[in-house]
Amino acid sequence: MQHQANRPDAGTSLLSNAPVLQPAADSQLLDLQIIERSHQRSSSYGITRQQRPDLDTLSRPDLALTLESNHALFGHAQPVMETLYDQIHNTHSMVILSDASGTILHTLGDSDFLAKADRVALGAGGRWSEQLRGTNAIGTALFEQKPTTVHAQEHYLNANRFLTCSAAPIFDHQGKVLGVLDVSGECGSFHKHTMALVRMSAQMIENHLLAGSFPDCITLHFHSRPEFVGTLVEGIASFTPGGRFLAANRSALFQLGLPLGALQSHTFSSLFGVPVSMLSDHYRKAMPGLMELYLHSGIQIHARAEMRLQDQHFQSTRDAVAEPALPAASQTPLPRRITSATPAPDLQALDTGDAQMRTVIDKLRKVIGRDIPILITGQTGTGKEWLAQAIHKETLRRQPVHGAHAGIAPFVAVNCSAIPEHLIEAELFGYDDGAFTGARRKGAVGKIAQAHGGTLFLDEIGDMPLALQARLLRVLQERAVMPLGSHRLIPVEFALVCATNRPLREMAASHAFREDLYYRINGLQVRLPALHERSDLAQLIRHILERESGGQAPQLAAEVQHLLLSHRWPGNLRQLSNLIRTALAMAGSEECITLQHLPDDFLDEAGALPAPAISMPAPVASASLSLQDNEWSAIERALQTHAGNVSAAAKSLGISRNTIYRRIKARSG
Ligand SMILES: Nc1ncnc2c1ncn2[C@@H]1O[C@H](COP(=O)(O)OP(=O)(O)OP(=O)(O)O)[C@@H](O)[C@H]1O
Repeated sequence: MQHQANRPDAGTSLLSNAPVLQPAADSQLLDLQIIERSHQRSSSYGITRQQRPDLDTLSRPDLALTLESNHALFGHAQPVMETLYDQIHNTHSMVILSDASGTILHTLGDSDFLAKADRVALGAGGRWSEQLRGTNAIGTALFEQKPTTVHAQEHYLNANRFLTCSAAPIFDHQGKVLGVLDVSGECGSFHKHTMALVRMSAQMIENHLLAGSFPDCITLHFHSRPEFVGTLVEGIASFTPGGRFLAANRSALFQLGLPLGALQSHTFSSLFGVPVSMLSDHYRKAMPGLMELYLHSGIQIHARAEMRLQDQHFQSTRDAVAEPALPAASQTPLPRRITSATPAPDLQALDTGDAQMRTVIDKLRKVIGRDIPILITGQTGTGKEWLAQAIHKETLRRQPVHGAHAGIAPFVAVNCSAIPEHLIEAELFGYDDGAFTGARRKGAVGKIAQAHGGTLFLDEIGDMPLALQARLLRVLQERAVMPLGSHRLIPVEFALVCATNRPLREMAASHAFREDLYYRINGLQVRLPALHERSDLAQLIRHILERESGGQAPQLAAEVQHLLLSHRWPGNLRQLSNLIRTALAMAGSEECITLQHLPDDFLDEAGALPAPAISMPAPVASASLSLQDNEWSAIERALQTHAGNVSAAAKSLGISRNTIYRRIKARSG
């Protein structure tokens, strides 16, 4: 690799106090202005160039808590960091992930450089905000919310001038900065392509985070050029199963030509001019291929849809829509766990007044920290994974952090039903270098070993293949794991929490699940009640509203309150919390959530879909025909006026979008 700085004059012009900037390309000039502004800020913080950097790092428990509160970012960034490191290793550099405050969460690097970096606390727990360190890539990228390179002398503190660092902020789907990805190295090893790699990797993390943000959703991957679908530049937009817009990546915003705020009031059909149900029709075909859709601008896009539908309520759609194979670019060697965007609360916060829940929590409090495996049962969406995370937090609080993971007490979740059978063994047990063809060169640490010192959560344990159940049992008995292709036994220590919504005892009796494993994982069994069995529904609704609105919850109209309290909630807490999230997005800044803010599919399910405002008189066939024609002309005119935007047309006519779709369907045959 040839190393060459792309702004060699930056240091001299800015830092020798000579105010003359060398002629430079526009982007370089902007970069220099960023550095100049940052230097001014650094001096206003009262930092001097000669001062020793703050070498204090977070204590182990504090770092563990910081990791815990950033677990979604950390989980999605880790595999991307490994890939990035593969490309830069042996260049005296390292890959760094920080949180939104500039605290370093994780690093991967060349050992010679890691030792040097350690001297300026450029390692896990080190704090690199601009306020503490002056100009530096992590802190300055956070301040500017832009990719930023800080090279050698551009660092404010003399102590940091041996570094060259390229950092890109990582944003969530609402545009909030979650953290920073950075590559730092010795200043002599600067390479102008590093920033491009970092930006692409940050984008990849954002895409992974977006894809994992909503447990129940339809995600559309699209681009105007079919060959770009499945690549880093594809647009990604998520919709509820009923078709309401949820979130999009930057490429999607660009292609759709709308800012995020404006998209919140859109639906699949208002954006693409066809109902979301057309996806089912498309994937019913034997060889579905990419779909062709049209944006309002008339531009044709090519798309594939991914369904992640978990509630029983959506079973029919899931059955109808076969998930197409992932294109190569988005295939990861091991599936990622799906994490909720909102961090789970602690045990205390789960007690919202229901007697069954209180009993569950009381029982758990008695066994946590006593090496008793916990088995959580309950229908889908009742909060089993959330409870497992709360158990982990409680365990952390009670126990001193220990183990080989240098102060990180991880919560490692494995969804046994989501992983293809041929991958689950490698996923759980890990593998050694060259264990099998196609494996990553350096081998991989399995989930069991990753959980060392923390909690291993085996979700849907009832779906674990029988052969693996025997291996898992051995790990639990021997407290050691042997990676594939290895003869080494790695000692492991973790708290075990398993979950299932299948009848494990019956399965054990019929030999569909190993009886010895059943008894091994079943130290304490707790059952989470279905939502309709709980007596604290009103409190839960209020809590979720508060949480999802950041403490600025709107009121609920009386009819909405009534509907929510009387609903049976087949998708349990997941369905409730998704519904509230959607209603909040639809209500925007309005002070009250009314029926019109609830998705049609929910109103349909609850039997409360508003009656169309245009009523059709039944009597004489000819009169009815002309009325229908009049109505159709009005709909056509409104659609034309609003450039095919069904929502806007429906609003202007005072009828529901469903009415328009029904009429379109009736006209087309
Ligand atoms: N106590 C709670 N309060 C509010 N919302 C909750 C609570 N527990 C869970 N949720 C919501 O429900 C969603 C689903 O929860 P979780 O993944 O824990 O369910 P689960 O029982 O593990 O589901 P599955 O069996 O389908 O894996 C969460 O992402 C969260 O939005």
